[in-house]
Amino acid sequence: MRYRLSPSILAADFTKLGEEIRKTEEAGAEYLHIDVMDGWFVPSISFGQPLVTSIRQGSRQFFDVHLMVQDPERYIGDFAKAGADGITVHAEACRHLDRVLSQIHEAGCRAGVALNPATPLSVLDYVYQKTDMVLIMTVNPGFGGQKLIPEMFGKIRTLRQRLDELHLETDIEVDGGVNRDTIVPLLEAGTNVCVAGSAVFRGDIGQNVRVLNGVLRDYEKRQESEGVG
Ligand SMILES: O=C(CO)[C@H](O)[C@H](O)COP(=O)(O)O
Repeated sequence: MRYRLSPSILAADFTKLGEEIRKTEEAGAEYLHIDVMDGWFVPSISFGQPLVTSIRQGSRQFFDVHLMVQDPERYIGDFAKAGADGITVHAEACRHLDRVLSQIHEAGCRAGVALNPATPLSVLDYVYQKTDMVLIMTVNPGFGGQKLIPEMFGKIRTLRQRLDELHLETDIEVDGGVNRDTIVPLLEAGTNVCVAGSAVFRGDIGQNVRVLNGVLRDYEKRQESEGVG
């Protein structure tokens, strides 16, 4: 299993966005997390597809687009065209989740399903085969800089067990409150893709990416040496 860091540009300084993204890429972040908020599904409004089109020109990272948007089927084609590599939609925001996942695949992207903290894993029961990544929100979505909700460790553990029972190598991504203190317990619970906003963009961006990526590489090596994954 590959372990990846996905820096969330929500915490970047937008006056230097291109430069800050470049720093994450140069320091070794293969993914970039792009939070799209509509002011309806979540209280905040962030940015839309024109921004994705623009930053796509300066980055070769995997664009991990997280749509915190009601009825996201309206925007899948636009974000795919703008340069998304993966599109994650909220189960709570879709009237027809199964259909939306097919739509993401038809647009040529990897399909993710995000679950708010209070949403049970059972909503995934009939879409596991169509889901490339499950995003477990470890905070209530809408704002960066929040504290991780500890009950989410059990949710991640249960999800990884369920995926193992189904012989699926689906990615588990976590988003919210990921930092140097919480990252290892999150990996031990079963996470393999870590979104980090404040922990990357506050302070020395390159150094933050190297430290967090170093933790992921050490964990990956340990898993390999123990013959896991
Ligand atoms: O999805 C988000 C908010 O809804 C952000 O990506 C998330 O909160 C990351 O921020 P931080 O790492 O600062 O907690």
